[in-house]
Amino acid sequence: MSFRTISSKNAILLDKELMSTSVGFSLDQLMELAGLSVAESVYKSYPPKTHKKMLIIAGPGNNGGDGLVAARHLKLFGYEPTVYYPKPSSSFKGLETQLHRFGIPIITMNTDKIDPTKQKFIFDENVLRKLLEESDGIVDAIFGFSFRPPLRAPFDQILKMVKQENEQLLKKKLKPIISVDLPTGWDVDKGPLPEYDEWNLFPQVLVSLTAPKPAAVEFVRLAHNSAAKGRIRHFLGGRFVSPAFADRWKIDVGRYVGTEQTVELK
Ligand SMILES: NC(=O)C1=CN([C@@H]2O[C@H](COP(=O)(O)OP(=O)(O)OC[C@H]3O[C@@H](n4cnc5c(N)ncnc54)[C@H](OP(=O)(O)O)[C@@H]3O)[C@@H](O)[C@H]2O)[C@H](O)CC1
Ligand SMILES: [K+]
Repeated sequence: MSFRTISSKNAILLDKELMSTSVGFSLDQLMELAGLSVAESVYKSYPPKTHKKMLIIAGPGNNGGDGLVAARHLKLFGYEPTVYYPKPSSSFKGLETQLHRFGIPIITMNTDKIDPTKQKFIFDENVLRKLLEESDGIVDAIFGFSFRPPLRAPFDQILKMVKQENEQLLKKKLKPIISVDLPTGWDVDKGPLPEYDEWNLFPQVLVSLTAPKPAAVEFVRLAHNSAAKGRIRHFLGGRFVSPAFADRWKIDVGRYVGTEQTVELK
């Protein structure tokens, strides 16, 4: 294993610089490429022939936005994606509209379950359980590099349940988790924290975006020392930095081949 990492603090600064006037990207552009690389990594790991029904769990920030984009590409790649999106962001209305147009179901705030005084999302475990049971795989696009533990509601309940269901379902059939940028719930710089074990997921696939975060080193290390050895995969995606830009931030550009948007790190 040899790859350079970027800390949570620098990942946020790098992201800002990509969208500054001196570099010139828009969030939409970056998210489109990030989401496309996630979908491509899913395809390389679990093709639609064996894992047609993908459940994308999208969080309220840009990690969730990557998940919404990935869902659209997965549909175009031959999957039947469903999106579970508990706290929709007003910034991504366009992405939601696209999903509706593509006929991709989005499970979001359940209006008859919203407390009318607080407009709060009320977690219904039966809804999530059914979605988990019906899926062949889960894309974890809940939180990325801006996550700071501990998890707050409703995501604490959601994560706990995904972890429990996944452990049970794993016994019957492989139901992989593919995490976008970071396994949700892990500390970006330290990896899974023992005090939060109830929601420490262990994904089968990690798709690091732009550059792996220090938690990715833990992901590879823990997998290497466990029964999962040889069965986990780590991809790099988000193919949008030039060699000069990467040099300045002391990250690797990624050995992408041809037109690929994602490259496996070994
Ligand atoms: N350059 C790139 O690589 C790009 C990566 N992209 C993706 O963007 C995410 C980072 O997105 P960001 O919006 O900064 O952050 P997150 O999606 O990780 O999370 C922000 C939301 O999470 C809430 N939050 C944070 N901690 C908790 C917690 N403990 N419990 C519950 N909720 C939490 C936070 O809420 P606040 O109230 O705290 O604001 C936000 O709502 C990166 O990882 C990539 O996936 C981009 O697509 C483009 C470029
Ligand atoms: K994630």
